Amino acid sequence: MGIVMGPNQYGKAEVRLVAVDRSTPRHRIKDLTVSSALRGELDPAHLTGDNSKVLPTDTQKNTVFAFAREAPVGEIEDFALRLGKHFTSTADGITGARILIDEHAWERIQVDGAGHDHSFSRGGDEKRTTAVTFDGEHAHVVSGLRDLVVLKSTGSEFHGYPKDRYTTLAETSDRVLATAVTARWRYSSTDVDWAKSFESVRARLLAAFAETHSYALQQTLYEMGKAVLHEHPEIAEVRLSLPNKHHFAVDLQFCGLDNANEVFHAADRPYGLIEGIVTRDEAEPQPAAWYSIDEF
Ligand SMILES: O=c1[nH]c(=O)c2[nH]c(=O)[nH]c2[nH]1
Repeated sequence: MGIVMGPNQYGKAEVRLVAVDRSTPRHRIKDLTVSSALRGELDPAHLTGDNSKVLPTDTQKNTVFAFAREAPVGEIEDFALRLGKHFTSTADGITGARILIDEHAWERIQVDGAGHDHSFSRGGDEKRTTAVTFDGEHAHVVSGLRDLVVLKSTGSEFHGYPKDRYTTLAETSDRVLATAVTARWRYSSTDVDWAKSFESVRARLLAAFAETHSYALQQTLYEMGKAVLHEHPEIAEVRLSLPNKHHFAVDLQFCGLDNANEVFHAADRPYGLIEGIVTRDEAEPQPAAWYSIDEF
């Protein structure tokens, strides 16, 4: 029985880059977490310790900072495309690259009703994301968002499920539905107005969550993905990972009180995890675009 080296990639994970655009007195901030991963002629490195094709992860990290200095960072998709193109076209033996970027939001501090020029507050946990993959000739762009926490206080039911001797869950025709949305969507080209597309997809996801009368989070997931594909011809598929953030109505009979769906215990774990891919039937699958992306 032989032993061989299988697929591999390597790079610098989670470079924390903050770039301040000081070109006008009204500063702008880009706060990013950037990970690079390279592939190519790396068997010798693994098999014999020959590092002649191993562009150090330290150099990869330096490149991220230098690129932010040499030109404005711009949209995360464009920054990732620039980095990926650089690594695959300049590093000897490197034929593939994956650049992951999470963008952390900052909002201007409001002073006397106006946004301050150079003072900011963190805009919550939500992150805008991109995963750009250079796969030989092609660049795939998968953009998305993480930790978009949403809740609806009615308009959600869950019943009709099979019961067995282990079932205790009561059927309900009115419950709280809450989740922290992770969504990633694959573009079919790189000729896209990234910021405009992102804002519109986010709005479609939120509207579908709000407007779907839900019989299960699975059904809401499909409606959210469908709403995006309906509005966005530039997107081929949407992948969603939706933790069901359970809200259990508390039984208050112990002190003689009823509870008409007003008082809940927000349990943080365990949680149901509902995941799925919504795709156009004519879309050609591109597994390389998704390789080793965390949730999928
Ligand atoms: O929307 C839901 N989907 C499930 O699959 C499920 N399972 C469960 O216990 N509660 C729920 N809710």
